[in-house]
Amino acid sequence: MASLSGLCSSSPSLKPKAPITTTKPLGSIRRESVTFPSRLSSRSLSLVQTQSVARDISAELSSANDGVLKKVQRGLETDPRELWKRYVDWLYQHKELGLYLDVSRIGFSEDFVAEMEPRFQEAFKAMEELEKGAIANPDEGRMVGHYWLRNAELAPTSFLRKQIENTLDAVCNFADEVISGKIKPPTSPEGRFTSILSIGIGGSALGPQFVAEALAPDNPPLKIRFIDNTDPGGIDHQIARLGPELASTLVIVISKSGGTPETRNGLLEVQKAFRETGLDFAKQGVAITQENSLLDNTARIEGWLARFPMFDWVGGRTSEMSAVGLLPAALQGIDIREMLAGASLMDEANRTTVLRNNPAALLALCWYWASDGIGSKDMVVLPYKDSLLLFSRYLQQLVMESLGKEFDLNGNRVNQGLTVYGNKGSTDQHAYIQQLRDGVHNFFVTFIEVLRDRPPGHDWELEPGVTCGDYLFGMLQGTRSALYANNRESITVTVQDVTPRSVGALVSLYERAVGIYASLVNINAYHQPGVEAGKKAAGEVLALQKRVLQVLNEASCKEPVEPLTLDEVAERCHASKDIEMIYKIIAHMAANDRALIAEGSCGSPRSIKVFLGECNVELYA
Ligand SMILES: O=P(O)(O)OC[C@H]1O[C@H](O)[C@H](O)[C@@H](O)[C@@H]1O
Repeated sequence: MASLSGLCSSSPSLKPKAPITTTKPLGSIRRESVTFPSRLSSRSLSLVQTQSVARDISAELSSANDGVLKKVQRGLETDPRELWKRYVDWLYQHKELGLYLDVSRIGFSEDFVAEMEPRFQEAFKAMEELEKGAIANPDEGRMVGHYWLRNAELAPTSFLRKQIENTLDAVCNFADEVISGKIKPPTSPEGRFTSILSIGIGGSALGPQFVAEALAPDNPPLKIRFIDNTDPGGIDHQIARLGPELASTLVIVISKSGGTPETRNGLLEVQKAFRETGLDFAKQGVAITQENSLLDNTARIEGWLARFPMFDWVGGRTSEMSAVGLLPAALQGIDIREMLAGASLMDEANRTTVLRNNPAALLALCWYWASDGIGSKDMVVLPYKDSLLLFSRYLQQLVMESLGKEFDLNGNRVNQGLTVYGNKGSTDQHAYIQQLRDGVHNFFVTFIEVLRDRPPGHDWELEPGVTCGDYLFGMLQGTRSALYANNRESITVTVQDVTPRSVGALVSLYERAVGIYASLVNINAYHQPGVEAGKKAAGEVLALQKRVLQVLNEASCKEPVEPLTLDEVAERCHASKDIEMIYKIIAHMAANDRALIAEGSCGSPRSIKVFLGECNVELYA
């Protein structure tokens, strides 16, 4: 049986060779303490006025930081020679990965770095303890082990090591056997699986979606589609686009908790489609979830094709290197061992306690400086590469669900966070870069630069000496310069090409930067209490809907029909304070033919005639 070449072959161990890193790749320019003359544009207020305004702002910020490091006054270097020195002095290069990190366009001072040094050392220590198996998620009493997924030997026990290794082997073997046709659907003209339908949401979707967009070949062994919401229209659309191919579709249901409503609804809708097509879902269903979760037990009892474990010490937003990300990727012909190797090499690089040589720490330093350690500026993520389009959506969850917290670890209300948005360049230059360049200064940019434009030998000059890729390169550099010229800061992460290895490295880089930054601002990056609040409120709406339906049905079945006012419905639901929600519930039902709204005096909330099935109930305030 042909196995995927290289995909899951017994490649060398994932243990990284010591990567060669240097912060001084371009000659031995002596590092000088770079000063930042506060040069201000001639258009601004007079220097005196501006400085006093800046002092006020600075004072405000430092008081807002409540004892957090005193913010030094900000001024960006503009002298090209000095900027070049800064670029060289601070450039981080991971030679083996071919990944560079340029932080020279973030205006932190040497003093600032020196003041932050002790806190970085604490953060490095906390990260070391985390990797050794400390309870780094104290609110949930859990370890945080996503780094162990790419180097199982780091896991604190042999049991965990075996779990990680066995799961990776199981993923590889299963993917090989599906692609080779050894595992196939019961009834399909092609005699093999041709598609994947992934059902999951949040961390059970965003990583697989990002990686599919970034790395899936043009003609993958299995094409992937996603149902990542409980929108019936979206579900219908995906099922309709599959059409008869449903018979050769592998349905992967991903949910760490095994109980997320949106995912469960997607599963039930797809199982209905299978029933209506006369297909046996169990023969084409795969579950990726925690052992003994509701989903795991369902899959086991119903005899689904396969089940893969998720571990409680891997969070949804850091699960791309677990079966959650690895199985969909492997089924698309993506070399997952290369993805793991890239992440492992970047992990290793981020274990140094020398700030300047630690790319994740450099990112955290920039985030802290640029957003004053309180999220005062948003992070605009701009990959200048179509295939990295979903990187910012992936980072939205990784960064904002980790850092967006109400309380710090000491119980102080901090309302922390770092807002992430962006799509891709140069496309976004034709959407919102105008505001970034000239408008409200509430952001810093992270450019993701990919040096390789096309595979070797495929380039083409659309004008003498110029290719499409040159334009893309020029647009990135031009935007970076234009923003900086107007005092807008930016970071540039450069990779040679979009490969499993570089994608793995990017995932690792940002996972670690979030962890280090969380230490700097003293919050738990690994729980998500705010999400529970939303889930609970949704449950309450559905419970109220059931009560409303019951009241309306009772009223509509009386002879003659008993007209009720909205207040009376609310009263009978014992929910008088929820009258607005009751109106919305009825309006939603009516809009979906589960109740017909015949125009009352004006169809306003004050006079609604609701037909429930054959009866009608006149509701008016
Ligand atoms: O994987 P599941 O348990 O279905 O959870 C899916 C998502 O649900 C919530 O939104 C959590 O905040 C996310 O971190 C998680 O990724």
